Parts: sequence; C-alpha cells; structure tokens
Amino acid sequence: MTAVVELERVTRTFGAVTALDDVSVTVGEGELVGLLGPNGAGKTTLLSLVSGLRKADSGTVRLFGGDPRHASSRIALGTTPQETGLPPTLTVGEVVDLVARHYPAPMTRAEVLARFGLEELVARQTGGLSGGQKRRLAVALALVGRPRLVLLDEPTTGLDVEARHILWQALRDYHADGATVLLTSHYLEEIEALAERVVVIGGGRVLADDTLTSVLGLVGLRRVLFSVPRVDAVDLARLPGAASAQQGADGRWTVLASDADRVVRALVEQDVPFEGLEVRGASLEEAFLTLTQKKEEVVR
Ligand SMILES: Nc1ncnc2c1ncn2[C@@H]1O[C@H](COP(=O)(O)OP(=O)(O)OP(=O)(O)O)[C@@H](O)[C@H]1O
Repeated sequence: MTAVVELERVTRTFGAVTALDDVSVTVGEGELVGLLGPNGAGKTTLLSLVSGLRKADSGTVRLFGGDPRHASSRIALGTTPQETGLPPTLTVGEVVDLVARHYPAPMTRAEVLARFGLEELVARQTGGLSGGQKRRLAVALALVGRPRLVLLDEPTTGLDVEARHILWQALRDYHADGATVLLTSHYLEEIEALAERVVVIGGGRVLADDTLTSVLGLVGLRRVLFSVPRVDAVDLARLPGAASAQQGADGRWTVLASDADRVVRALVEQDVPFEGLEVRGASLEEAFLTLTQKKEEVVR
C-alpha cells in the first residue's frame, strides 16, 4: 500500500498547549479514514500539518512522500477548512469556474454541481447563500481539481439532515472513484456513515486506530444508572461488561458499559440491591474519556 499521508512521532505545541503529542499515523492510497475526537483533541492541528499550513515541532510529516510545506507536494491535495471565505459577489457557477482554472484537469461545472446537488444555486451570489449551502459549496470546491487526497475538517457541521446526506453520498462516490479521504468529525454518526478506518484522537494522542467496527465497539458504550444502599462488597467497575463506575452527587451510580446486558445480569447474579435501573446511550465524550483512562492505565 502506497502511503499518501505519513506522520511519524509528530509533536506540535502552541505555547504551553501540546496539541499533538508523539503522534504516528499513516494513511494509504484509496483509504477513507475518519479522525474522531472531542473539542481540542488535535484533529485540526493534524490536518494543518498534512496540508503544510503549519510545521511540526518534532517528528516527520510526509504528503505523497514529500514535504507538505513544498507546493509541489500539494498538487494533488484538496482541502476544506472548518471556516471558508467565499467571494460574496460571485455566483456559485463563477466560483466553481474560478477554482477550476487553477487545475490542469478539473471537473466540469456541471459535474461539480450535480455531485453536490447545487444545480439550482448556480446563478446565486455566494454572499446570499445560507450557512449550509456555503458549506456544501466549500466541500464541492475541494474536489474541483480532482485531488487524489481530500482533507475535510468537520465537513457537515451546521448542515441539516438532507444536506448532510447529499454531502456524504458525494464523498462516498468520490472515494469510490479511487480518491483517499481523511476527514474529522465530532459525530460518531458521520464517521459511521463514511469511514472504513477510524483514528480516535484525544488530548493530542492517538487513542485508537482500527476498523470502524472495532472502534464502534470501543466507543459504543451504554450507561447503566441505578441507586443502591451499599455496594461495599462489589467493585462495580469490575463487573463483566463494565468499563468504569462513578457515583453522582445525588448518590446514583453510573456504570459505563461495553455490554449493558451483561452488567445488568451481573448485578442480579451478585445480589446487588439496585433500584430505579435505567440504561441509556453514553455520549461520545464519555466514551472518549473511558478510552483516555484506559490509555493512561496502559502507559502506567
Ligand atoms: N493557533 C493556536 N494557538 C494556540 N493554541 C492552539 C492553536 N491552534 C490550536 N491550539 C490548541 O491546540 C489544541 C488542539 O486544537 P485543535 O484545533 O487541533 O483541536 P480539534 O481536535 O480540531 O478541536 P475542534 O474539534 O474543537 O476543532 C487545543 O487545545 C487548541 O486550543
């Protein structure tokens, strides 16, 4: 597998903040990789190193085998940052044409608009587009030059469900044509819809790098809540199926569980006199926290 993106032991700090801490990740030709992580995890920093906008403090970053800081390495790269500035007085069609002129073999205007369902907006000035429409156009512009690698930073933030699905389909189609895609997201749903491989980043470190199914197993936690008069005899965090256990200020226990059914069965088998049992989906933030704690245990 040819490496399109290679980060080797990369560290990047901003003053006292370590945004990336000894990160190694490789993305091969034709992969669709999701970078998943909470706010401030280091995802945008990673993309900015790959696109040559920033430089690593230490370690090596390679893009198509070269230094991303050299323009020649970026020739086959398409990116959409989190925020995009579009010329407000130009129409959608004009912006597409303008961007297309920078590339040797761009998509036609019609192809770009069709892929992203933007045909009806062709004559509209970009200044008058809604936030979601601007976002869709910004992602479309990343593909105009037919890049071999596309970097997308939270491509569907702020989009409604329909616009999100159009965009996902456009990205899937583009990937099916052979492109490599690296995207960041806060949303598990988005990563689930698109990625084959998931790299979970938290606190500037790689917490997990695996197939979508394995990572879903790691972060697809449930929350088991209940009250109990005393639990001295049972270590709730060590129950089969449990990842961690914590008592809230109201006295109720929350057990984060990779297998909630097993936890409940174990509570019954071990005669824990629980009351008011509830099972809910855990938030992604909780799942990340559990992953971070696991990682720290391994390091210790
Ligand atoms: N230019 C900068 N100056 C100072 N600190 C920065 C700068 N850029 C990033 N950071 C810090 O580095 C850390 C990682 O930020 P980064 O933007 O890479 O995270 P992220 O995972 O993309 O977060 P989000 O999901 O919120 O976009 C954060 O603590 C952030 O505040």
